[in-house]
Amino acid sequence: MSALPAAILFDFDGTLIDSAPDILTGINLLLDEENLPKLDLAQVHQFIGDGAPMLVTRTFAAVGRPLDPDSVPAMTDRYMAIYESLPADPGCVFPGVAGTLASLRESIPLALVTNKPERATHAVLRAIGLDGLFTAVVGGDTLPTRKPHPGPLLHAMAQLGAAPARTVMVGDGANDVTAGRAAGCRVVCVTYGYPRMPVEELGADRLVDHFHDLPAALADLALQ
Ligand SMILES: O=C(O)COP(=O)(O)O
Ligand SMILES: [Mg+2]
Repeated sequence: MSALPAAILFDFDGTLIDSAPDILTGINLLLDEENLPKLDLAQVHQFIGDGAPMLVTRTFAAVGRPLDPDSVPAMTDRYMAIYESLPADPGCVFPGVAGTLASLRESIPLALVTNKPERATHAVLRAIGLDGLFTAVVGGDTLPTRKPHPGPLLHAMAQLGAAPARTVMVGDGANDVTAGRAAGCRVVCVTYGYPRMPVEELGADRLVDHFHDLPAALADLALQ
C-alpha cells in the first residue's frame, strides 16, 4: 500500500469493545429461564465472534443440552431480546478506541463490520457514544453471509467507495483475517481480543497490543 488507507473496516466485539461481560449477563439470564447452569466469562470468550446463532448453539452444547438445529432461530431471538433489553456498559470500550477513531475519521472513512446482529450493534453504538463515527455499519444479519465470508466487507467498501487494495480490516480473530484476505484487504489484528487461537498464528499483516498503536501500524503498512 503506497498511501494511507482509503477506508478502514473495524470488527466490534473484542476489537473496539470488551462486550463479553454484557454478553455473559444476557446468556446467563437465558440459561436461567431454561433452568440450566450458568456459563463463566472464559467460556463466553470462546463462544463470541461467529454471530449470535453460533453463540447460542455453543452455549447450549456447553451446558449439556445441545439444541436441535430447528430450535436455534427461536432461541437466538429470545437471547437477542434479552441482550437488547440490557443497557450496554459504556465502560466496555477498550482504552484508546474513542480518541483514535475520532482522529482517524478526520481523514479516512470508517466502517463497522461485525457478526453481531445489526439492530443490537446500533443500540450498543448509541449506548457507548460511538454512533456517528462510522459511514457504514454491517451486522451479522445485514446480508445472507457473515464473516469469514468477504461479502460484508465488500458491501461496506462499496458503501464507502473504497477499493479493497487500499482498505484495511482491523479485527481480533480468524474470521476477520479470513474475510479481509478474501476481500483483498490488508489486515491488522489487536492482541487483546477474543481470538480463540494464538494471535501470532492469525496471519495478520500487523499486530497491535493497544488500540492507540493503530495509526503507527497503518503508517508502517503504507511504507510497504
Ligand atoms: O459474534 C458476534 O456476535 C460478534 O463478533 P464480532 O463483532 O467479533 O464480529
Ligand atoms: Mg471480534
